[in-house]
Amino acid sequence: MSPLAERRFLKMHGAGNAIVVLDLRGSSIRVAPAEARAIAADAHSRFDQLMVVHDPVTPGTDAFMRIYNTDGSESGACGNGTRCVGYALLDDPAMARPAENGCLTLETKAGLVAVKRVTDRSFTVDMGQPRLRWDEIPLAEPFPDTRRIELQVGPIDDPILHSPAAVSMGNPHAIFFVERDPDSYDLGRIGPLLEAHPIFPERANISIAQVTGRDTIKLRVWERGAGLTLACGTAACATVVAASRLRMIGRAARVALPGGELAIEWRADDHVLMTGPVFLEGEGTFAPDLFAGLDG
Ligand SMILES: N[C@H](CCC[C@H](N)C(=O)O)C(=O)O
Repeated sequence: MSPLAERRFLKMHGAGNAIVVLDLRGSSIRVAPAEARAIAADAHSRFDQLMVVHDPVTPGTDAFMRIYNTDGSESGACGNGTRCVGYALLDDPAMARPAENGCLTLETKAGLVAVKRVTDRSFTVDMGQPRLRWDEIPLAEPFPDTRRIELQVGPIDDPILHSPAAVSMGNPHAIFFVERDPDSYDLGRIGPLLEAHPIFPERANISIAQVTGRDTIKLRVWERGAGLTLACGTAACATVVAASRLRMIGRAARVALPGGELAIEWRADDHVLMTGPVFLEGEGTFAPDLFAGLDG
């Protein structure tokens, strides 16, 4: 039987992004991609991202987080999920432990992030620094200027979308800036084509953004490994960085997503701060038969 059977999880969302938090500290259990897919497929534990909390690896950090998408692939960053982990490790009766001045330092495959409570249902995450060089995104070609890369959707002489910005927040993002309402684009059709485009050797999260004011942006996201979601924190961060680099905004903006609003600031020290809500839907335990017959 899978060691995950009967393990307790929290079912949450961050601005509508469906998150499951699983605390595996104190154990050597690792979640296999097939197990992540099984959890995502179950109505009680469906997620856009599964946040698995492990014992700290680097001294001075509070935990190591592994982040799984619906398809079982792993990501180096998840903004909405990190806020939910902040809630879990600071406030959940079973998961919470004392934290230095209410702030947690969490490590992921992509580096360190820090999360702290703002109010009982709002958290701020220091998402670290954006990666802006072509080989850090990564891209398959050496674009010297990642503010606009050569990529278009539709006929070459009249593209539907073109020249996206490329930014990594520990995971790859392509952001198309448009004049029209992002809802007028069929991202459900366009997204999967671009997610797997050869220019993105690690695939990419695909965003369509409309700058609606000096500090307001409307955003729609097709997520790598998860599809259309109601919110994506790293995409919101990447979009503010990209818009700022293109002088479309200053260094901060409120980003409106279908599931809610995120406040993003690209600080002068190059760190990107994201503030947003968390919502606890409930908790559960994984039924033993959820993992029956998995291929691992
Ligand atoms: N929804 C997440 C992003 C997950 C990123 C994942 N889709 C990937 O990069 O593989 C967020 O709030 O930042």
